[in-house]
Amino acid sequence: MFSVRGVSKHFENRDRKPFSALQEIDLDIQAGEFLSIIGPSGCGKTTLLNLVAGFIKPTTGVVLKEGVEISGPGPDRTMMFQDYALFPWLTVADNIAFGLGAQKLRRKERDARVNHFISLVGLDGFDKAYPAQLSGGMRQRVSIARALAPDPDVVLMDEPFAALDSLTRDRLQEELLAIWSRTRKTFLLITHNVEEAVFLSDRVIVMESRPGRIRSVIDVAIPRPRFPEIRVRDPLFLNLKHEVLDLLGGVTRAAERH
Ligand SMILES: Nc1ncnc2c1ncn2[C@@H]1O[C@H](COP(=O)(O)OP(=O)(O)OP(=O)(O)O)[C@@H](O)[C@H]1O
Repeated sequence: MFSVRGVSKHFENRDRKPFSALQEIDLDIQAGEFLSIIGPSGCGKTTLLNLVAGFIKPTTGVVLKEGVEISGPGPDRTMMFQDYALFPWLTVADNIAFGLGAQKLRRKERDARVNHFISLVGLDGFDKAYPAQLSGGMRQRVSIARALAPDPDVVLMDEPFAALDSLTRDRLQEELLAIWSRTRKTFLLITHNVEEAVFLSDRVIVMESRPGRIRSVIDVAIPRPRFPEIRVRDPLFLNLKHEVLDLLGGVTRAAERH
């Protein structure tokens, strides 16, 4: 569905000198795939997500969707952020409806769509609540619903669970997997959490920094559905987790030598 071809992205640093945030990125993303990106701080994960979202343009190379160059943001690519990014003055239902944006829907259709996604994320009965009345986990469910409501092809997630406590985070990972398997959208997730990346993904992209590059792509051949206990029991899960941790350890040591 997406092809990132020979992409580099240069920014200017504080002394106005150009530096390379991403260098020579080649990546294909299949429709319906759950892909995670992991890597040290500053290796260009968000930059890569922003390129796919169409918020920024590559300095060299192209990002294609179904063979056509991405020239800007679109409702086919929605985003989910760590800090919820919900409007505090809108109810849960209105926050989700906001995701439908400019789509011309009849009131009835819009309400039905919003209710469908409220149910999908397990927030029945909270449609009239305001974000301040919800826990962090519930707010993030609203964000998931809002990202899915416009029926995008891909949901781009920038560390969506980083601010949550570990129990809520585990629970939301399980729910996100269930939602993904029901909707079969393409999910592209940035995370700093190795366990989260392996538990959720079909493939884990491990990046390195200075310049930001893909160090390795790990196939996660753990059958689905995946049950929560694999995180502590499944030998394949534990092996893959250690493989990613080892790669990141190498990446961090290399970054420290710079
Ligand atoms: N608009 C910008 N202008 C200048 N520099 C930028 C800009 N956006 C990102 N950078 C720089 O590019 C590099 C990569 O940033 P990016 O946010 O993509 O990294 P990241 O891997 O997502 O980091 P983190 O894990 O800390 O969120 C960093 O050095 C960052 O300071």
